[in-house]
Amino acid sequence: MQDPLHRYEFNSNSILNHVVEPSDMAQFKTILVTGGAGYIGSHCVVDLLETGYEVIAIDNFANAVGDDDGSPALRRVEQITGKKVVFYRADLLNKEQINDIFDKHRVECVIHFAALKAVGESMMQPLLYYQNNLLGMLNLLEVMRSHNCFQLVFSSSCTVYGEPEWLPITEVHPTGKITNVYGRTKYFIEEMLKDLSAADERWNVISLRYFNPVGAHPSGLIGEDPTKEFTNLMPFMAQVALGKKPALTVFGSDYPTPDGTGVRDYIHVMDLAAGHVAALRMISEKHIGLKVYNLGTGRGVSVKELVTVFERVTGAKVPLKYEARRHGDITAMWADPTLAKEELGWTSQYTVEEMCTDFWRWQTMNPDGYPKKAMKPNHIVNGNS
Ligand SMILES: O=c1ccn([C@@H]2O[C@H](COP(=O)(O)OP(=O)(O)O[C@H]3O[C@H](CO)[C@@H](O)[C@H](O)[C@H]3O)[C@@H](O)[C@H]2O)c(=O)[nH]1
Repeated sequence: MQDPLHRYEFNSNSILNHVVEPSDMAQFKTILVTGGAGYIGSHCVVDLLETGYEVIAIDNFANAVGDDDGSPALRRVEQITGKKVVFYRADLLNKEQINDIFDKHRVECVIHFAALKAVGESMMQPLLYYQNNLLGMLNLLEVMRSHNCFQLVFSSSCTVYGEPEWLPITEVHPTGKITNVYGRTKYFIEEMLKDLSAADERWNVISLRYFNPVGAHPSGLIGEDPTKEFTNLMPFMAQVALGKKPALTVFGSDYPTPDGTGVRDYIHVMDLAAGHVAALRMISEKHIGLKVYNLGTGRGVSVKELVTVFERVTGAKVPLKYEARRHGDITAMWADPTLAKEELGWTSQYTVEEMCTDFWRWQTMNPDGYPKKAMKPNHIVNGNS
């Protein structure tokens, strides 16, 4: 068994300031992670285990690879950390299943990642998104309340801000003027959480608004492997660099930005994971009701800039073709992460170079993603060993 204060020391170029201080050892012990087999969820589980928490992860494999033995991503997490993850294949729409898990384990806090997240799909299937994301959240909150668990970290998004009225975006920026259904589900849930914490002071909730998560664990063992068609820039760029797709389409080169392409705040997924550990520490230490924090680096990077850095650090070529702006895309968005720094003691550590290097390591070590095995349709997996 590993020393709980151990941190990965291999690849010291990529890991910065990731040493666990004794004060990280929170008072909570058992954390339920919904969507734990997914991209951000699995990276967060690594950090939770290494900080000393016990993790119960659930996932319905809607957008994560699964098999009859559980989650290949979480088996890799166990390999990285030398610790066990209890895993259930479970669906938040099945309240009974969730109830059973809470009956079985004394969950002290929930980190809720599980959600459908494809913007285009959400416009074509709004009911699917409202049912899955909103009803799933409602079921989870009800089960939590019935088991006296009132601690929650919610996975929100900078999409709740819509087209920015100012930059960098601070948490007081208005929310709600959103142009897609997926984003509205995040916004509606934040509103729901506001009402809930106002009505019942037992709730202690942090909503983390992520900017654009990219990168992978520096070991190259876990990374992003969506089971659905993906449209995000970094995974698409990596597919082009691997020769699996002929060219990267740059959507819009006439934006009012320095090089004409869209600007975003890309953030390493391990920095996001650290943000969740910081949020857990905060809600384990004090009663805050509901708080909202941006998780971004504070730096805007254009599409062209990201491609240039990616080509430089990986040595791979990414042929480009230019097309019109993508419908619904905003021009530029980056965070003011000051509040998270001041109140959570969290700042991003990884550079854009490291985001590209780590993503590329995952892609080249796993060109087809996780190993895929057949899975029986309704097989309930209990345990991940
Ligand atoms: O093939 C591609 C893909 C993307 N882009 C551009 O790259 C930038 C980033 O795009 P993408 O990676 O798709 O992220 P966003 O559109 O910023 O959306 C992300 O960030 C949103 C928050 O703003 C979240 O709501 C979404 O879930 C998440 O995918 C944008 O300027 C796109 O126009 C391209 O030029 N070509």
